[in-house]
Amino acid sequence: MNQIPPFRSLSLRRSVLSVPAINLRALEKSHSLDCDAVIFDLEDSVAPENKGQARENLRAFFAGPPLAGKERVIRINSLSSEFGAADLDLVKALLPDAVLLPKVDEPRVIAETSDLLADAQAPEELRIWAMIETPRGVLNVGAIAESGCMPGARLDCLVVGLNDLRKETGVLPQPGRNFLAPWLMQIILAAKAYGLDALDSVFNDFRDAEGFDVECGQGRAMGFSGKMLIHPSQISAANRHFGPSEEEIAEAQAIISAFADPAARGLNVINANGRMIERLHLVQAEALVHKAHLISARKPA
Ligand SMILES: CC(C)(COP(=O)(O)OP(=O)(O)OC[C@H]1O[C@@H](n2cnc3c(N)ncnc32)[C@H](O)[C@@H]1OP(=O)(O)O)[C@@H](O)C(=O)NCCC(=O)NCCSC(=O)C[C@H](O)C(=O)O
Ligand SMILES: [Mg+2]
Repeated sequence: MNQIPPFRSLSLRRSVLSVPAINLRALEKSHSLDCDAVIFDLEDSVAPENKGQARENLRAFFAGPPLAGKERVIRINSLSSEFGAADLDLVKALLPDAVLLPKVDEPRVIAETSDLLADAQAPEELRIWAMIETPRGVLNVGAIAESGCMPGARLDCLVVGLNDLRKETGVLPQPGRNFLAPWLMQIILAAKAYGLDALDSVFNDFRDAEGFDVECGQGRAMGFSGKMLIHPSQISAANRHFGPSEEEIAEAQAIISAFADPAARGLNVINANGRMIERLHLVQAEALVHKAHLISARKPA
């Protein structure tokens, strides 16, 4: 088996906003929004007759002021579609932080895209994100995630697409996502097994703040790193749910202090007020505090 790549930089991906590349107002607005990443969408939010104009909009946008402090991701159309090749040419020209591939249902797609980017001498920093949103994508998600560990592969993040998955499977959009939970957990497990981030699906009813809150809480509890969003009104709740709370930061700092105490030297397990903590909890605590630092260091939008 291939080695899992070294620990990747802990990118903040709590709130990942999709912006239709055809919508100039939304593109402009993305500068002022407090999300961690923006997905510039050339796929399903752009009508076939507008794909060319959407690419032109992105060329102009990338030539303008940089999108400070946010990851820039371009979602292209499938490489097997009539639009895919021109979209990928645009990615090679604009060099965003990542290209998001829709409807990935087998590992071959990751390998082929990695090769195309390497052939174009795109810098290694240009990563691949993969949408898992088809029945075969879910069935093959372990192999897809593993393909990210092959030499030269650029896979960095899996993004769930429940609109497509519901369409393909007939699972109804019900609160609690009971029938989807096994598939969501399978995707998260595959991502974690190979050192990738997993992002939860969009929530369509952007005026339903309460329902969104519940779904963010569920996504965080499941182990997602963040959520793909469709509307600016969803950003602050996603940042809150997927970022560490004050209590979690205080608890992590207490664990770090407990292990820094000379009395803990040589111990792998200690009693913290009636609760067992091990060095594995120290690793978790350090990662959480690191994430908290990244959040406070982020430039305000
Ligand atoms: C859903 C929307 C079409 C609603 O847009 P609109 O009617 O303009 O909403 P509002 O009037 O409430 O907007 C208020 C202001 O916010 C700006 N806005 C809205 N959405 C965005 C956005 N995504 N990014 C940036 N700015 C945005 C409006 O311009 C208004 O600004 P102002 O003029 O200053 O008041 C719209 O929200 C939208 O198009 N959302 C994104 C849709 C999208 O990207 N779809 C593709 C991703 S979904 C997906 O991937 C599904 C997945 O594949 C799956 O299978 O599940
Ligand atoms: Mg989709």
